[in-house]
Amino acid sequence: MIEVIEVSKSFNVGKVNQFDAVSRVSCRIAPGELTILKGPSGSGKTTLMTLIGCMARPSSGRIVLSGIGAGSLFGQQPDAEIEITSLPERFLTGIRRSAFGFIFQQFNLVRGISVLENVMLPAYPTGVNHKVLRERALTLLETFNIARHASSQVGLLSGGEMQRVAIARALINDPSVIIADEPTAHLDSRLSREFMALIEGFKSAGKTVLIASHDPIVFDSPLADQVIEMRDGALIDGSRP
Ligand SMILES: Nc1ncnc2c1ncn2[C@@H]1O[C@H](COP(=O)(O)OP(=O)(O)OP(=O)(O)O)[C@@H](O)[C@H]1O
Repeated sequence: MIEVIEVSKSFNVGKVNQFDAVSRVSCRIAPGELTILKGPSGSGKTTLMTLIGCMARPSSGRIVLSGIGAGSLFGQQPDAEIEITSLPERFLTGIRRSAFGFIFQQFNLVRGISVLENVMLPAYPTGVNHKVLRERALTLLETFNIARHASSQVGLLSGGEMQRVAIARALINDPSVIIADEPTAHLDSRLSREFMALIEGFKSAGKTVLIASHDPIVFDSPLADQVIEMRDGALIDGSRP
């Protein structure tokens, strides 16, 4: 369970250009479910996801994670409740690495290294044996039908192929939560539907999925368990539970 309690995030605090990107947002994201964050550009979806994914800290409010295996980082039961907002940076980094997999709008693949190396990259800091890691990355590339490009440079791939590499990379540390920011923004309708089919597979595997999107193929999908709508940094009442 991810519990977001009265969370706000302001930028440029105390300056003339202070901006409240997220304002007193509360929501619950249940394990194994697909939650969609919907809303126009600039409504605060990405900001909220960076807070949930331990990439940034809220200005106020609390985020509590439980049942996602993060407890073992603290010598507690894996599924123990962890309040992430007050944690020192090194713990946030540990949770981000072990519990979350990220798929970004621009895919954020590293040019100049191979597809296989891109997929392996997020696992290097975990110290997993290189051979084991390589096998795991190859298996993921096979799962997403892209293994033949393992040694290609990412710059040579099509948009759909890049996205599948980005998905494989998000899964390399076997996260329990997948966070995707506008994952279909650069895909045509067919590839967007294929992406949703992959999401169905994540759900079947018991993963919790959070997607920010203003694409109807995503937010109108019958796979969505919860659609949370944002505007001007706040939640709109009547979001579809
Ligand atoms: N580091 C920052 N400093 C100042 N303002 C920021 C910062 N990050 C985000 N913002 C502002 O916060 C608002 C919310 O941005 P955010 O990226 O969360 O929206 P979004 O709903 O994800 O939009 P999009 O769909 O275009 O990605 C925007 O007006 C943005 O300019």
